[in-house]
Amino acid sequence: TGALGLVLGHPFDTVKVRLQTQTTYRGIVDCMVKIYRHESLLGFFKGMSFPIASIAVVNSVLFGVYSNTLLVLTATSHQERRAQPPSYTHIFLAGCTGGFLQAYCLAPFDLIKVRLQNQTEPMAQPGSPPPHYRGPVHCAASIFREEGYRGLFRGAWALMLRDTPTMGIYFITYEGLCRQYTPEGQNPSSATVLVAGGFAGIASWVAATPLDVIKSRMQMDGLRRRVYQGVLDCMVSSVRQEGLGVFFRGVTINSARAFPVNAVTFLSYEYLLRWWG
Ligand SMILES: C[N+](C)(C)CCCC[C@H](N)C(=O)O
Repeated sequence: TGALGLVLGHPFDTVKVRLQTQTTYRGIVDCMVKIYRHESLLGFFKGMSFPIASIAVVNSVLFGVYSNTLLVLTATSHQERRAQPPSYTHIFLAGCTGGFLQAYCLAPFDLIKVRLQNQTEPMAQPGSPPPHYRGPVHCAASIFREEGYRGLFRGAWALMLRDTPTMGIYFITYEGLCRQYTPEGQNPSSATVLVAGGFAGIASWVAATPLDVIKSRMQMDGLRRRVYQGVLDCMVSSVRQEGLGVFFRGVTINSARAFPVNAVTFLSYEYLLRWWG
């Protein structure tokens, strides 16, 4: 189910990435129309295979580190936790730890996703010049060849800065909403989990958007020549050229994606927790 949510959410993600890194689109609708005209429906699904292949690993790291950190911080097991709920400080710290470690696993996969999503050539059209990257594996190999091993971690620093605090927000929002709508000592219902998960996705993504824009721009940097000296330089020059609004590029479409994707993510997390105890 995690993968299905990802597939349905991917077209929104592609539009978000394009709006964040390219200046040729006037807005969501303009971007969608142009992608559809030049690249057909397939254009929306560029760069999807690596996220699907890596989602299981990345989410296991996130949720595994989160629940183990919580275990260490609170010294209670999952069963005891309904009776003695952990404090929000502990939830936040555990979320940050999970976010920090998953960022390193996510970085190379996310980089390749973004590079492929930004290729505007129509796929497989005889006669037209081929795109720079022919697919995910070719993309990874080319980055390694052209930019070195460290090239595969381009934007990783911005990604880590994006995810560490906002994964704290993610779990706090989720737990807070679950507690609000669940009678004391009981497990939250599936409906509660879906709604709390959806809003956790939106809240954390809204907070993450400024650094998400910078992250995407850092990842596209170096493809032709290096423009930015680092995260701070990227922030300053983006704001100088496009104003403060640049920090909220793609926030609307990303929120629309975040609700269903994260509703499903938390539902599977809760089910797994109950199976394992
Ligand atoms: C922390 N941050 C907001 C960046 C992400 C939170 C949700 C991550 C989820 N895999 C998704 O793709 O929506």
